[in-house]
Amino acid sequence: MVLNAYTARQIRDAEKPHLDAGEPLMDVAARGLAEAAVRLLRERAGGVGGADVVLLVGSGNNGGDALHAGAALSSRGARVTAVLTAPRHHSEGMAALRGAGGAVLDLAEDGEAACLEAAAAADLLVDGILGTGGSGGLREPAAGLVRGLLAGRDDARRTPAVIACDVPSGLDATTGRLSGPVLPADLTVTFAAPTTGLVAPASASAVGRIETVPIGIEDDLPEPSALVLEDADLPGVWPAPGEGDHKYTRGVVGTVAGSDAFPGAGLMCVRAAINAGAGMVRYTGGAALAGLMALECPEAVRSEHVGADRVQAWAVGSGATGGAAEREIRAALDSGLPVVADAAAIQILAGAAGEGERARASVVMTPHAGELASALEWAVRLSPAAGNGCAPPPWRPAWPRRTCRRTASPTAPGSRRRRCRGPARPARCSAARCCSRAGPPWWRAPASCSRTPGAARGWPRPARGHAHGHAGRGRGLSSGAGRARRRAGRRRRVGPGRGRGAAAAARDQHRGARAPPAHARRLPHPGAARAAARTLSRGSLRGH
Ligand SMILES: NC(=O)C1=CN([C@@H]2O[C@H](COP(=O)(O)OP(=O)(O)OC[C@H]3O[C@@H](n4cnc5c(N)ncnc54)[C@H](OP(=O)(O)O)[C@@H]3O)[C@@H](O)[C@H]2O)[C@@H](O)CC1
Ligand SMILES: [K+]
Repeated sequence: MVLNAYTARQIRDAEKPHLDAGEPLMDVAARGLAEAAVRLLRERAGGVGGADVVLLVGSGNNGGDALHAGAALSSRGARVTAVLTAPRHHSEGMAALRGAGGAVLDLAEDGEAACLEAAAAADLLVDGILGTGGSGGLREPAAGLVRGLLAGRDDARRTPAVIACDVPSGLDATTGRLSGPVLPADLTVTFAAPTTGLVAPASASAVGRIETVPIGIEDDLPEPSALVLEDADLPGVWPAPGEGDHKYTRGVVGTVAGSDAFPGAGLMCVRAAINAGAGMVRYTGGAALAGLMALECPEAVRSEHVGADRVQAWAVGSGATGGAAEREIRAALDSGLPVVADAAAIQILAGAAGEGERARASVVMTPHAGELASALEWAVRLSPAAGNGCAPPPWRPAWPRRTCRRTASPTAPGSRRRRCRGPARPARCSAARCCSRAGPPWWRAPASCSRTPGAARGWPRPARGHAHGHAGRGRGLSSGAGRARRRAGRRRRVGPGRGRGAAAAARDQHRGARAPPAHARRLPHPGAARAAARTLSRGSLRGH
């Protein structure tokens, strides 16, 4: 069955009207959590009666769920101890646990050693430190406790089973990023529907099996942000050839993939299209690729260029480097045919999205796990619901890629003629691509304008290697290699820009005419994020 996943914000928005109406969502959620715990205890400890259960409890409702579930387990005969990891806790949940005979340890008062000892002796740990309200990795002292638990697992002969309540604490519910220590769960019990972070490939090792407990808000969930296909879904959607089919009725796939530098990527792309059942595969590319293809995939047919022969869908971008490949990719993207976009094609779509252009046809992007996590993060930041109240990112985005020589204010590419007017009047700057206008809503807010000195001081600069494409080629690098790259960048800028003006060259640069260095692609170009956000909002990005 196709699994629908939602961002944490989507789940929380769907919950809100029900909470406002006074529906006891937590009771339902905690009951589901307790039932899952009972099943796991039967598997692992022979039953609930006499089993030792330790609840790791944070300050929010996630801790409340764990406390209520602990109360239910205690009433069924388990020895339940809550370890409080924060000064605050859910008071009703705590009252329920105490009422059911549960014990309590306070991490701050009783000390880490006592808490670790209790946890190590448990049959089951319920991780209720953080849920969808968490941001960033676990803070101290909870982080220290989890580190201690992880260290203890290495030498223990017997490790307790772990159930994560809603999400493993420290894992970002939307992006699946793991920041700091996270206790890997055998089972994650989530409510209403899984969040995208649970199904993101990056989090698989921490999430374990996923069980979803319906809590009555399911009908109010919007379009999912990610769909996960399971093996059993494929036969139903995969077109199988019939007796009368021939190569053209089964569809022709065209590829713009591989290059003289990376011919293997082209080969793999063509082979994937053949293996997927395309009636015929046409590839574009140079002599090196053609030679390899003749030996390895003789059934593929060479096409001079995109548009020379008819195809019904494109697979573009993998290992395609150089100006000629880029032109072919652009032509495929402009063809109006469905496209699978990878690597360079994602960068090009990103650049176009940054210019406000929409993709012309269905695009399925194939980001790797890190790119997917970034895309999901940006999808949230750019969603209209995020508004200006959205927290700033943990790193400073690289929209303003140049610095105005007059005012020393950062401006965005393409703004060389009309420079940013500096920090005095951020909201009224008239630069065509002023940093207060480019980017998502929170970035446009005057309070977070990069030209506001406080904001510039307060935000950490991206670590080297974590800047996106062009920033990595510019001022962000101070090493010898960086200087060499900058010099090379300057030299390269002269050629294509000559005779057309610097603005045109800058535009080309912004649109991705030259691929950024690999080290600089680890965080998405903001435009890439927007492209991804659009694709996500159309529901066409398939996680996993
Ligand atoms: N809404 C409902 O009724 C339902 C909700 N449900 C459940 O509620 C969960 C969401 O609850 P929630 O909104 O209270 O968030 P949750 O994650 O428990 O804690 C937030 C607290 O943690 C803190 N904190 C933040 N980051 C932190 C960090 N890195 N490290 C340490 N602490 C950190 C932060 O403190 P602050 O930053 O304010 O000091 C804040 O107080 C959801 O996942 C589901 O389990 C279900 O019962 C169904 C019905
Ligand atoms: K949790």
